[in-house]
Amino acid sequence: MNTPVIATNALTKRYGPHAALTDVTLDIPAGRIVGLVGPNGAGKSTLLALAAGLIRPTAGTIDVLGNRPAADAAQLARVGFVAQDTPVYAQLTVADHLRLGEKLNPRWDAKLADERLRQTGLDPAKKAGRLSGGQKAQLALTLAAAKRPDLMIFDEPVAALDPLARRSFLQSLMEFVADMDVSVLLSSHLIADVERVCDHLVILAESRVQVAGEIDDLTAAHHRIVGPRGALDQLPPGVDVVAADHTDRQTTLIVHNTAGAPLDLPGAEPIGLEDMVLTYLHRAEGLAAPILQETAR
Ligand SMILES: Nc1ncnc2c1ncn2[C@@H]1O[C@H](COP(=O)(O)OP(=O)(O)OP(=O)(O)O)[C@@H](O)[C@H]1O
Repeated sequence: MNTPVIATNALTKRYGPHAALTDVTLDIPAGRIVGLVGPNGAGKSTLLALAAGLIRPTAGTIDVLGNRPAADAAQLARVGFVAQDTPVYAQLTVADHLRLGEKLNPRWDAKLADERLRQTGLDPAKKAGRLSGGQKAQLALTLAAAKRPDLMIFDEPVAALDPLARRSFLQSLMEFVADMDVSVLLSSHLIADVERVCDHLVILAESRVQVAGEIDDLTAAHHRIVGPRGALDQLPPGVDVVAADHTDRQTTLIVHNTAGAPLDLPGAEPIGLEDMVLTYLHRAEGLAAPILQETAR
């Protein structure tokens, strides 16, 4: 099955005159853990809420697992959504949450839910309002997974967690994905986490997608090139300049090689994921990326 897990075409969402998402055209393949990164206000939550069917586009289209989001009960059952701050019902116990999940979800996997509770050490009798941030996140992950969805969507699942809780949450997530035939879309500000768990990346800034693709392909295709001023004016076809810095004598470029063939230019060196993400985020804000200046001056 090659149906993309999410396909958007010129997707736009406005709040009054304010564009939260502009002209987003994306195909996200199934079976991946997809990281959505971008600064505050970039439009990440808006994209996730559109995918979950919580809000409707102003223009353009979005298909999730081949259908319009939240089109019917069957579509709702195929998508698990955990909003920012992992909302749970404070007055209900952990066990109440699982009972509720079982009543509301036709594909509920009670065995998986019970097993997860044992693994995470969550006390079934404890009220959710008394759980720590990490425990709430684990409960939310358990509820989303026991739905047995085809796609799990998480809006900044680890933002409030300490490093240990974050690691344990992400470890659980990776185990789920390995065990279940599920795709995951998560937003995060933490590029190191994205690098550890994700295999596909979407960079969003200023309401637009800056770049998207498999992380291995993206990191293999982005380079930093330093050369004498003027020597880099003509680049091979398919090599796009993402950012540039010039001194009197020297030019430094960050390039995206979309040509397919390996980049064969003297002075070209690969850049890591974090530098690549920061370069796009700086570019979107009209700023020079720090990596340009490391040896340029
Ligand atoms: N209900 C709303 N009404 C008006 N403006 C909104 C609404 N929701 C979001 N916005 C605006 O849309 C833009 C995108 O917001 P969004 O929450 O999608 O960003 P984000 O990338 O998730 O940010 P963060 O990382 O801070 O969570 C922001 O400028 C925000 O102020």
